[in-house]
Amino acid sequence: DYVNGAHQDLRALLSFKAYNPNATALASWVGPNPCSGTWFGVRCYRGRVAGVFLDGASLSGAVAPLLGLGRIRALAVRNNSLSGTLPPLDNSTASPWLRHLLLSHNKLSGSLRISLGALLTLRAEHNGFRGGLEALRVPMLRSFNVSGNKLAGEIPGDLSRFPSSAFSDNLALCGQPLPKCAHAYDALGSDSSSNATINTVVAQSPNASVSSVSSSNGGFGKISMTALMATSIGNAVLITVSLAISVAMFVYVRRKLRSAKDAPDAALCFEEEEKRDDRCHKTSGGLVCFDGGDELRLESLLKASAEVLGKGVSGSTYKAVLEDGIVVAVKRLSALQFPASRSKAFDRHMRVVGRLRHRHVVSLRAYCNSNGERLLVYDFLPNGSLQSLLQATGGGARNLDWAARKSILFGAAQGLNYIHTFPARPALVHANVKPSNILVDERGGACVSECGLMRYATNIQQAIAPQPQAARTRCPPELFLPDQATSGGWHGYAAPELASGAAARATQESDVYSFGMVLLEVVTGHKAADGGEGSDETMGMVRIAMLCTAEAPEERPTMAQVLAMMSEFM
Ligand SMILES: Nc1ncnc2c1ncn2[C@@H]1O[C@H](COP(=O)(O)OP(=O)(O)OP(=O)(O)O)[C@@H](O)[C@H]1O
Repeated sequence: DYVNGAHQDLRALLSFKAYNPNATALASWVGPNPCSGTWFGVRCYRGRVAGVFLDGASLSGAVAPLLGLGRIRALAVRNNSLSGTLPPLDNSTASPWLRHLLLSHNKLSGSLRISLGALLTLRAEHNGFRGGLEALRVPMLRSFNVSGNKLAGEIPGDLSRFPSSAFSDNLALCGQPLPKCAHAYDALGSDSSSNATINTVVAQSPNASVSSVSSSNGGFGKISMTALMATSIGNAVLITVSLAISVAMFVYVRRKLRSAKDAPDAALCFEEEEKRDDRCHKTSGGLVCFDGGDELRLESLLKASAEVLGKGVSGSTYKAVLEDGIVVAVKRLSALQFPASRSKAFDRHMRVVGRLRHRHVVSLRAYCNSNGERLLVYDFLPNGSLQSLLQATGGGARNLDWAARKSILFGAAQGLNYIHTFPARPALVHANVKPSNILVDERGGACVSECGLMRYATNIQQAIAPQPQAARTRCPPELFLPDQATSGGWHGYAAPELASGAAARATQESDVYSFGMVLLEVVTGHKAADGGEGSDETMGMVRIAMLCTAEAPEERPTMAQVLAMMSEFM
């Protein structure tokens, strides 16, 4: 492990640290041995660095030094501000053991040139990667996402097995699973032989023209009536048979898709070495993990050091720092509000929520539902919530500048609109829109948290009324600390039909109402001293809020309409 007296991985780690000399997360990176057990986020195997886990650690600079670690198997640096390009990665430039590369939500740029036979996870979403995907040679990939970049061109065949969400929000990617590419060939004569060169590959519009089939009526008169009838009957039989086959295929494919959706997505589990096990999906006592929660284990969650973030009607939330340095927010649901009797519906809902991935929605990484204990594991957002921001600035939103408030509101509206339009049946409802559920990410953007939880609560009125002290319940002692004072409830944000009891369940319309109330609170707290434009915008926002808070649910705009109206001020 040592060459000339120095640990072989020291140089790479210190080069990375050099970009972030003052980062709190790297303060423990001192001394000659990164495998001493004291280096935050560094995991070793047989004396060499095998994992670096620095998600959400406010880091900047290049990621390249970490990719130079000769034995690294897992690198997770999501939600930072890392920049620069990704060096070409192959067996001669990178660790041949590299299995998991999680780079999402950074500012990385350049092209993706990765040729690693062992790579299982590649998460590069929400960066600035450009170019095409043709230089990705990663046959073993099981978890993949490059959405939210600036990529263009045709999706290579072996990547087309991933869902369209893995490619969405790019410059111009096309081909399976996205719409077909339109190939523009060199128009040198009419020869379409193999010599024709492809100039560009562009995404084809889904409305691409359908060529019409015209029948020639030449010689019609010569065909006898019998022949004509025979042909017609033959055609009718053919059409019926093909229709029957199509319907059967449709039903078959739909069933397959449904069962695939309902089944736990084993491909998203984080595998250590080649061992295929199902730790993420143990049905009792284990965690069900989703995209990006692959490395979570219930045992390490229970051993984690925890700090109470707050307590609401639905339960208590903790910041947990796991052994390997990963920081997560764990919500422990109140056993009173979420009784075991609704367990199946709750599981179904969580599996949908675990698929929500949007820059303005807090990602649920895993959950546990066993023996009456329900834990939800979310990304930890270090900058608190809109509620804490409003309180910290004193006097409501007065000291929070207009641009910051607009950006938080617009982000929250985008997150809610994504939730409302997510393809799920029944359609998703947030059901608890309020400032403490609008968190702020490290870039000051808004992230909507806790989608749909309160729909599975026993008594939504408890959420609306000022809250009772939640009961103490059994919980793993290592993680959960004594009760603290509960934070503010949903009263004030709940739609009148819910508050009066006229409606039993939250709806998308009641979400819009709650969003309108948040909008009003944030906008009206602003000192309108910044002159004309600011106060015009304030008035515009107030008008939107008034529409959202219409008494009759059917008169409220949809979140898509709210977004469209708000975008005029952005
Ligand atoms: N993922 C997270 N990252 C950082 N802070 C969080 C996270 N989730 C929740 N919090 C914070 O933890 C505190 C408690 O949240 P919690 O959701 O338990 O209560 P609440 O939002 O006040 O009420 P409710 O139970 O109705 O949702 C809040 O201040 C919230 O902003």
